[in-house]
Amino acid sequence: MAKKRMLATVLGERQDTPPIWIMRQAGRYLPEYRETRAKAGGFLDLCYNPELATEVTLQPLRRFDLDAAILFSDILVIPDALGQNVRFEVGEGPILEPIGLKGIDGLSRERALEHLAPVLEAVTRIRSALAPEKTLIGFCGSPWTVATYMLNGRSSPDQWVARRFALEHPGAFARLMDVLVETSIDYLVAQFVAGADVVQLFESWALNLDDAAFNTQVIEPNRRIIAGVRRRIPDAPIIGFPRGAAGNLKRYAERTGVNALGLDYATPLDFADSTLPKDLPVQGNLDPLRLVVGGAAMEKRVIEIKEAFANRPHIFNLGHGIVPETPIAHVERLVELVKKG
Ligand SMILES: Cc1c2[nH]c(c1CCC(=O)O)Cc1[nH]c(c(CCC(=O)O)c1C)Cc1[nH]c(c(CCC(=O)O)c1C)Cc1[nH]c(c(C)c1CCC(=O)O)C2
Repeated sequence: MAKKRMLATVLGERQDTPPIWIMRQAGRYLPEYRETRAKAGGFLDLCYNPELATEVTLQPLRRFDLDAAILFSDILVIPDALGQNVRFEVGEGPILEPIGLKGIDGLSRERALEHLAPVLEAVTRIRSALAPEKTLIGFCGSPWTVATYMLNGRSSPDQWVARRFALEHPGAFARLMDVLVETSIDYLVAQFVAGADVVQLFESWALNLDDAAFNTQVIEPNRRIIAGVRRRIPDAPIIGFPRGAAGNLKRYAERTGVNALGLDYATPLDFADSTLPKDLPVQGNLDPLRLVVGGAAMEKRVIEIKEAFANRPHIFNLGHGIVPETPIAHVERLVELVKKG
């Protein structure tokens, strides 16, 4: 059977040239995505439409020689499935009715997987349409990151509302984490059963936390999800992406049980390589702005990243999501450069 280079790398095998995928690779920088999205209606309608979600997942692989497809969905389908409705407004991002103490007690896991059934159907459809050598990545948001949206109702620059809530109401906060941990375990196991090869935990708001808060709000919930998934799927391959973890990165890598670690673009290459265990696979970490600008600003850095991680398993990626302003020609050039020996 054809080898899945990306999956093999997550499992610890170094490749001669790093496999590559791009965070948010299906998105608004692609005209065919914008067209399908307009057909679907709202953004969540696209996420819950198995046929169209499959189509947009596959679009970037038709254009670029990427090693993996990532399920087209969003981290906020979990609060939506728990009964806290989510809306996406153009130019505003996600909007939720902020959850309070009562709301936390009212969350129900009972129908969550049923609500997410169209997403799981998309996973199965994508796997059967995908070439055997391509890895299929499933994902969910990590509990703390999802909780920041549930408590604040939208993106916030410093997660002040959620950080304060966690300190002020530790009991209710722990109950919220429990619901998110258990729902995420069920959801990720179902993604593996439906055909995902690897899953990624998106902890996009791992920044701004002192190390004590990082332990309870980031490390513990991520560790519990990974242990819970592996109780049902032994050796399940899992990537963690704790964006902004900085000085907490090593702790995260050692205590959560991840197979591979996603690095944000602010993580210095020499720091990552010297701090992390020698055989730990890493993923990342080009600044998406360098992909927008292209030319020397991009090319020199791509070589530096490849060289920094040449001696360990490395999956090339951006250090955060691709942005709508990105020229398609720059993505083509990036993939060519990464694949060059
Ligand atoms: C924090 C977060 C969210 N969603 C996600 C994260 C974690 C990663 C990160 O830190 O960026 C994860 C996500 N969101 C999306 C994917 C799809 C898979 C992929 O191609 O990588 C994934 C993996 C699609 C999306 N999710 C969203 C879009 C754009 C919506 C549109 O088409 O209008 C896409 C393609 C919307 C979204 N979804 C979210 C926000 C804050 C926004 C608005 C910002 C924006 O508009 O870019 C929540």
